[in-house]
Amino acid sequence: MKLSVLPKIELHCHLDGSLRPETVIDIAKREGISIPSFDLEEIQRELTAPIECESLDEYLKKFALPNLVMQSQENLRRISFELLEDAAQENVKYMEVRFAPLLHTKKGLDVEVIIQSVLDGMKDAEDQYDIKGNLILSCMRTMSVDHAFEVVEKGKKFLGKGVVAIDLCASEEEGFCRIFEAPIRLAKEYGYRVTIHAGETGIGTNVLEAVKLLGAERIGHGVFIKDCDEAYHIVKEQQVVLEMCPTSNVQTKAVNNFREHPIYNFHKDGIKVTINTDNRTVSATNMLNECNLIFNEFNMSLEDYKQIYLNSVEACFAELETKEMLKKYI
Ligand SMILES: O=c1[nH]cnc2c1ncn2[C@H]1C[C@H](O)[C@@H](CO)O1
Ligand SMILES: [Zn+2]
Repeated sequence: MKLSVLPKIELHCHLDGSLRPETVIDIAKREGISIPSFDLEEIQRELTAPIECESLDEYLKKFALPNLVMQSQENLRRISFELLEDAAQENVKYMEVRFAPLLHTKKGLDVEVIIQSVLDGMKDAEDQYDIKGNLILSCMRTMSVDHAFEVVEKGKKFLGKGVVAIDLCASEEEGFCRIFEAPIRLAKEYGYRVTIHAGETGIGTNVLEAVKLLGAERIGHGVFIKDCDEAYHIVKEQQVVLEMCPTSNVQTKAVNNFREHPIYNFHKDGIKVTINTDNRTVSATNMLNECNLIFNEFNMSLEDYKQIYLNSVEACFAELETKEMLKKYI
């Protein structure tokens, strides 16, 4: 099966994990930002987490470098444009980009300006390529609940204008959902859709709580429902969609290798899975690579591909018109 020609949808991709190394070097040179090297291979290595990473926390260290060049309107716009440009080359027709606006205030940018800059970059790419994008605002679990409220409030005016959902990300502790119940509830009231990173580091109960306490419609990763019957059951019964990211899951040691990835068993058991990159640069991957890895590993068919593509269509936070358009591609 030639996956490269098939239409693709990506629902889980972090902006700050998906920068072109060339762009990091170019911005750093022009703005006099100190980075470890100006050598392309060296920077590529600095931006990419090793496949034999120790843990999610080690993986997350790779986000410090890109953050240095993501502190101006112009750079945020450029980086967002380039991400959609790269995705369009892989036949990605629709993409939900996520990022944490509060990470980009280090040089004094206003949170609304930060969000608008990313939306502008995505729009630039939409005008030029056959791709459509929406934006998910991530709240860092390492920051306070007040910070999560700030993201929800400041992002509110962009609902219906490119921002579609709220997310919780970063290091995963047991029971984090209970801490962030209030801001996520408010986000829902405002009209944000909800996707939550959970079950990425061995704690299946976090998925259960993300669904029950936070009303998550989608789960980022969700690998560890495999070890938690209650979480597995609720995800299956309520058709909560899993945004799975195979390479990232191997890197963070959620699974030991691709063969052990539960995506195929979940899919065969009727759980709604989707395939995503998580981070194109930090995981040194793209949509074609993730699809190839999984389809080769599990000998999956075109029918499987269509089902997973349609899962992404159903689960995406786009308007009906976009969903109809996406269905026509397959
Ligand atoms: O896979 C992930 N799990 C939890 N947090 C993540 C993952 N990939 C990226 N992040 C964090 C690091 C980024 O700085 C932040 C916002 O995109 O999201
Ligand atoms: Zn993620």
